[in-house]
Amino acid sequence: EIFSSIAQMETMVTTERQLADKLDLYIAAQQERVEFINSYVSRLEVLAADAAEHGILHPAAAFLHTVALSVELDDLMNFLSSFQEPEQRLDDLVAFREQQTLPDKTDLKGAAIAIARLQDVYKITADQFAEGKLCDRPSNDLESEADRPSLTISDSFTVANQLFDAEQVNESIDWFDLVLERCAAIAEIELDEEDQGQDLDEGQDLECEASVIATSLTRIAYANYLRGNTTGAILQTAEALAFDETNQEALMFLKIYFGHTASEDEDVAADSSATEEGEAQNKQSSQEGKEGAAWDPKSFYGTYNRDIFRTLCRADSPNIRDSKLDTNLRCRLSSSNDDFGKISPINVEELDNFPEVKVFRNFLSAAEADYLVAEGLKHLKRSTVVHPASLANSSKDEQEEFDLKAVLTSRTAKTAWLNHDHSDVTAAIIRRAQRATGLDLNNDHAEPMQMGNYGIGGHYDPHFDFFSMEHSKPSFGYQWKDERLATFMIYLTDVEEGGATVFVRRNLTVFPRKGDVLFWYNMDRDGNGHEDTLHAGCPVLLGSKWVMNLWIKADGQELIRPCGITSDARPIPIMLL
Ligand SMILES: O=C(O)CCC(=O)C(=O)O
Ligand SMILES: [Fe+2]
Repeated sequence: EIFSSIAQMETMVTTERQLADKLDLYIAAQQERVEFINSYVSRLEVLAADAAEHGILHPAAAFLHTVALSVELDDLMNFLSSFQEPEQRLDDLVAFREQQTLPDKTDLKGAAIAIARLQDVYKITADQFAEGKLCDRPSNDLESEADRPSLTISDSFTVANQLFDAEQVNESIDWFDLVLERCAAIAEIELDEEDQGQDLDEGQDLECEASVIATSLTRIAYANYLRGNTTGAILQTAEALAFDETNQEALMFLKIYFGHTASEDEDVAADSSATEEGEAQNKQSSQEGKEGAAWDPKSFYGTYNRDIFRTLCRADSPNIRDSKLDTNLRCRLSSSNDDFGKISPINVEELDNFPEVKVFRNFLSAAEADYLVAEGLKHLKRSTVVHPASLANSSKDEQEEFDLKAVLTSRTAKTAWLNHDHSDVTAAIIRRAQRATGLDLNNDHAEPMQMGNYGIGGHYDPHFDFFSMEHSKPSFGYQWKDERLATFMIYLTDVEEGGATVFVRRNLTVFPRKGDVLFWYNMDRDGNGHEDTLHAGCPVLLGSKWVMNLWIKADGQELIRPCGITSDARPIPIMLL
């Protein structure tokens, strides 16, 4: 898919231009053919009219008719069968399409789901989204009234149907409502115009044709049914059928509704409210749960408060973090006790102590960040999440299906891996990271660099970077030495709106700033995973977000960051040992 990377979507602009040019050629070829046919048709019409008026008495007339119906008809037939131009253009178009990576149905579905996610996290109504209003701040260039992309009624109807078909029924309702509201508004204007004898706008008529209204009503009714309001659903579906009595879905739903007795109604209501509660806690896991997956992320990641997650992503509640947590935090220039560090110290800002979370400000120059983005772009691939143990030995198809689900729901981003020795630039960055963290990144003690780019509404649901909660119980097939002791994440771009990294159990929000590094320890001193490192990438609202993840392994750091007996044991300085 394309939608999972903004960077890849940008390359589509060229494709659109090329496609338009190719279609222009196709049109020109079709026009040539139509003109040829037209001239023969006119000739026949003249002859026929003449014959009707005068009969075919004159030998010259008889000759002309004969010519027209023999050789000229032959010519036409020959021309039509030999004039390959349009077909060639069409073949060309088919070939062109096959060469390109173009969005498909999965992309469309993913894009609609991403819109619903943005609405959910950033409190945006369908109405606001359709008008291109993403946030209140008017200052943004992209947000200026005239440049704002907006969605038509047809577009809104597409979003609604995509969400409904993706079983996001509640999320689809806002969009169906919008379609009905806008169509009602147009109907009113049309009535006025009819009164004044004006022409109606054909295009908008089509957007609001009876089938569109009927489907919207039918599907809103279904949502009501799911909420336990069967009577309301029946009435609304009947209304839908009044617009379009052939709507098969409405007829099918009606059968289901009438199959329900009043007592069953209550069961449905109880069911649906239970789902909502589950969603409030951990939306993702309730969705995965529905699929009957053997692996339950809820039991691995535990629960988190979805409301707090949203609040942290919006960063609109400054007092959400307990200020006591921040009393021991410091900012400093760290020279890491070497000569190089004295000339070029690292700018450290501590954000949390337990787990240890820090920012290294301006770690990369803008040029270095741009370079990494360019290298990443060359190798982008759809990103996966680590396979659960139960899938590690399963077939490729099963794994791919898991990946697809993961891409559509828990993580929408594209990634590329770069080796440390990819170039002099990457090698220098790794050396600097080694100085900043004090950890050993050589000898396979860190993973390759993972470049990631987020697409429309791209996000990463709350997760741990480590593989196993307890070091004595390895999971995902990883050994303890491969554990991701620490995460060193560089923000490679500024993000206009959204896209923060949030620690949902520490009420901590960090906004991407090009060149800054977010660094934290995933594991406690006792070698177990630290549950409070549960973190997420908030959906990107506006802009393109690039990050580079460097996961530092437990292996090789034993002396640098010695273990302790308890989870919060403080390190014993090596000198004293
Ligand atoms: O993009 C972010 O802010 C977080 C990414 C992340 O957590 C990951 O890739 O593991
Ligand atoms: Fe992560």
